[in-house]
Amino acid sequence: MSSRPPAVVVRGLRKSYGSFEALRGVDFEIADGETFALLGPNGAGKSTTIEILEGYRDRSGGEASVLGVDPGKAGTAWKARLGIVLQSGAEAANVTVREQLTQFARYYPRSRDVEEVIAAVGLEEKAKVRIRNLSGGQRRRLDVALGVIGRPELLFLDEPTTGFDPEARRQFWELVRTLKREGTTILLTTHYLDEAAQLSDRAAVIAHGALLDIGAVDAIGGQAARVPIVRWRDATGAPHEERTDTPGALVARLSAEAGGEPRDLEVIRPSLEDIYLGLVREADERAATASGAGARGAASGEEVAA
Ligand SMILES: Nc1ncnc2c1ncn2[C@@H]1O[C@H](COP(=O)(O)OP(=O)(O)OP(=O)(O)O)[C@@H](O)[C@H]1O
Repeated sequence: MSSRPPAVVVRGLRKSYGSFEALRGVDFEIADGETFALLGPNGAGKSTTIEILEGYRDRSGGEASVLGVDPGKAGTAWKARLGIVLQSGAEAANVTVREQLTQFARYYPRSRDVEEVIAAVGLEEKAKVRIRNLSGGQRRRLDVALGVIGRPELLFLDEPTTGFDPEARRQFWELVRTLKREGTTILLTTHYLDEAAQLSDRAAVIAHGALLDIGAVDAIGGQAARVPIVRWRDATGAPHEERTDTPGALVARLSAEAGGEPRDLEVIRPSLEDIYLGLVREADERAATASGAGARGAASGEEVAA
């Protein structure tokens, strides 16, 4: 990470679609050279956030700065410094993979070598194939190739590996690591929590248009959420579960009591996915309670805050 100013600064970001508040005041920063994951369930507000930062969508309130520029007022020179892989890819064109990439490469002053990019996304055998004849996963790889061809300073990856087979996903992770080594700042959204854990330095979890947590990927959810879980069955077959910071000591005690290996013993360290699911579940419960209170308030004729 460098001492250069943050690549992205978002303060109190708001977006309303009519009376629906998709973003309710979101704050985060992405350091220069950092890989940052924006995580959240369907409809949380991830794409809305990304599209505001890309300059594709107006915000309703708050501040945003991307590479030092307000995305709502930025021009084409700024846009050339970004790489964008949208959630829905480009239209299936009648040109070949190589032709499309060659054409896009011309738009950028410092574009990457077309053959190098084709190889990096594993499309060597499809370079001469027309885009409309690619499979869904191959087309997604082309979207990624188009996003990186201009050697962007900041790369937006909105669910980049949807439709990838497991091997393609690993290959994509390597590409991201290479871009990161070269100093590219990356904003990633993904529903694959292992992908976020593998690639990102920091992550934010968003639900119902608000940030639930933000921090290093190995600190999200707080220390308590990371305490290991020990599961086993006793002599009668009854299941037990205990959370402990010292699972080794517990297992030693259980082994001594059982006079051997405890039955069905498991020691589980909560994954980013487990922690994420816990955070989102709590947020859903809070939202349900709030809307229940709202409905009760409305029924009794009380004024209810939006
Ligand atoms: N143009 C629009 N008009 C009205 N509502 C919209 C519009 N675009 C998005 N929304 C709503 O805003 C909310 C946030 O949508 P957004 O696409 O940002 O979610 P997301 O976190 O990217 O979800 P996903 O994981 O499904 O891609 C959703 O409830 C969605 O229905």
